Amino acid sequence: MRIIYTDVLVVGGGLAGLRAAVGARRRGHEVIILSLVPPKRSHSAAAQGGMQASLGNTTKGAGDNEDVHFEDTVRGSDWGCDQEVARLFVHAAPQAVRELAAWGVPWNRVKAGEHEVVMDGQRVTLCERPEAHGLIAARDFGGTKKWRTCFVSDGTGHAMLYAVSDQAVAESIPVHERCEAIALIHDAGRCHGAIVRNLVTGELSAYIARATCIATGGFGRIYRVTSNAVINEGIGAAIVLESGVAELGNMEAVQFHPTTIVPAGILVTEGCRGDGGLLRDAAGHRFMPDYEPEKKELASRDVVSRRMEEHIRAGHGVKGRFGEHLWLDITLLGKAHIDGRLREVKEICQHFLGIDPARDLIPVRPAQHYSMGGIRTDAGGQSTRLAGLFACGEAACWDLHGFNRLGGNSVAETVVAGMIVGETMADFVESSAGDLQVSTALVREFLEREQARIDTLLHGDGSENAAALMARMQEIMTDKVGIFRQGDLLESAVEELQQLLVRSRSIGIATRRPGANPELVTAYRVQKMLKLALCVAHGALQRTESRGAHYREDHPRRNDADWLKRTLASWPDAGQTLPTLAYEPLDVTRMELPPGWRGYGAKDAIAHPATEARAAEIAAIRSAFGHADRYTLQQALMPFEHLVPEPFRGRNERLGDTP
Ligand SMILES: Cc1cc2nc3c(=O)[nH]c(=O)nc-3n(C[C@H](O)[C@H](O)[C@H](O)COP(=O)(O)OP(=O)(O)OC[C@H]3O[C@@H](n4cnc5c(N)ncnc54)[C@H](O)[C@@H]3O)c2cc1C
Repeated sequence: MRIIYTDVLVVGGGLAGLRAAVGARRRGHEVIILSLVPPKRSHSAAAQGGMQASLGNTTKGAGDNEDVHFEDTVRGSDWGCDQEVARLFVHAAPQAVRELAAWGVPWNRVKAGEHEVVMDGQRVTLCERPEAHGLIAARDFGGTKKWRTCFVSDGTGHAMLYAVSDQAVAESIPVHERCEAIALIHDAGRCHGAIVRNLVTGELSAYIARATCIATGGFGRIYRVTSNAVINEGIGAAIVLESGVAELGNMEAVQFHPTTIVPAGILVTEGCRGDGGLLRDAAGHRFMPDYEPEKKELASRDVVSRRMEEHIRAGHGVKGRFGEHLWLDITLLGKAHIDGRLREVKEICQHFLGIDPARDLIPVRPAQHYSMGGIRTDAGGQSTRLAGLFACGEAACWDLHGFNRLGGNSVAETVVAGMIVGETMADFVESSAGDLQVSTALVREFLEREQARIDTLLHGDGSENAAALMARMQEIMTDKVGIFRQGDLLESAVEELQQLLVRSRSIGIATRRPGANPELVTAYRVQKMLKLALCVAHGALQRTESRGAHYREDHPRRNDADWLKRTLASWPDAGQTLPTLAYEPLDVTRMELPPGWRGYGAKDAIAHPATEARAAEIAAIRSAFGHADRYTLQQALMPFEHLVPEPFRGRNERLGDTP
């Protein structure tokens, strides 16, 4: 029995896991990172467009601050997020972007003086302030009032991941690569670590830790058409679900990005539209202003994706060999801009479409992109059900994004949540709650159970084909649990997914090698992924309203009266074929920004009974604190500072702040 002990086990070597690991290590704790791939190959490297932080350095960002970023995020989430977490996040994001600068991220910088940009289809001259020269620049992104997205050309995630990974190397944090966590070890409401499979040798080991952090990214690969990489299969979230104790939050909240190229599904960044790119139909008509006169192409992603699909349904799509699509037009940005700021987009277009985006239109259609749902945690990143279990990044439902994430808020979340979880894990390890309380017998039990499962797949007499089950699951999710959802289609999706889950218990594989064996890996992963798919589909079926990215054609209104609550999914009995759903209400009486219209998209929500009273209360607080500074006013509206770990408490400074 191979047992490895550590203070902190971080499962996942992407931006979130690495940043959390660095934080815990700097507090003096022993940390091990596990990753399917070398950390610098993690999916964070694919992030193109940028990271939101309210620095307010550029002319179009002037006047930005935490309050504006907070409002954008809450509106973007369609009031589905945890507003205290959103406050915590917008407060720490500027610190995170500056920390990354100190760690070597070569952020694009402001150049004083005049420069030309494209806005709303027109060339416009902007003038940057001399005092901002050399400070971190920002570009426009969807759903934001200010230009707030800090960027490194269109290779932002790559630059961030390399910098944070280098910090982990500098801290001598061991990374156990090509190792996959396949189960949590837990008892009596306490997580003790994970059972880990070496993907090369097939050997199972037990990693025992005082604190275990799941930072395994999103689960986009439960869909057929997705911008996510092949390693985004959600196994971290699935093993938390399989604990039978810890919960996943808002799994039905799945984001579809407006612009992935057809047919490959590879993303071209929102930065294309942020920098002035337009969406056109088969006739070359720019259609978004017809639907969204205010934000046009830069409404939030859920809204733009729906409008695009509506436009295709109305007969305006371009008919191509691979189905219908629309056009993304960045020709008006010019070659120099594309070569400098949209280099990856240019290369993607050249390699996967054989076109030059400085001259040609890009065929695009929405595809699955981001998992707002995930492992439910509190504001400190700890599971609300299993002590010692933490989660951060896309794997978590912290819950910053509610039912729709704003572009640029995800890589920002990875590093901010990583900063916070690094501290809370260190606090936990230093407290008596963090003492190791695990028996060898328990570890043996978990190891033997996982080995038996693998042995059944390798040597059992099952006849089901894992790859076929996976492909069918992905079809169902794309066809029936996509951008537009309907009760009858969701019902049939849930029914068939349940059948697939039952069948997945009788998988047989041809390659019986215990070590490197892709067929075996597909077999045990599809069993887990089907449970995630069922959480998404069943959650979507039960939620009879439309909120953010969850759009029910048969229930098109947002219904705050009945649905201002977070879905919690658990799987208490391994034999069940549906998740157990529970709901956690969002408390309107404590919200800083009570529910209202987002500023784009539908206007006709069904109000929560407490909204009016809370809005009146807020108006009264605002008038009572009319002369106070914005920090004092904010504290009166919704205090959150108790949630900020001590090292991150300081206020952010900006150009033009009055002392
Ligand atoms: C094409 C694309 C472009 C994007 N652009 C932007 C953008 O411009 N701005 C923005 O804010 N967001 C963007 N996003 C979203 C953002 O990149 C991700 O949400 C974020 O990087 C996720 O980081 P993470 O650390 O949570 O997970 P990841 O970077 O996905 O890392 C997950 C890690 O977990 C490991 N792992 C997984 N399962 C296991 C297991 N069972 N055992 C051990 N290790 C495991 C993997 O090896 C990997 O190291 C984009 C996403 C895509 C797909």
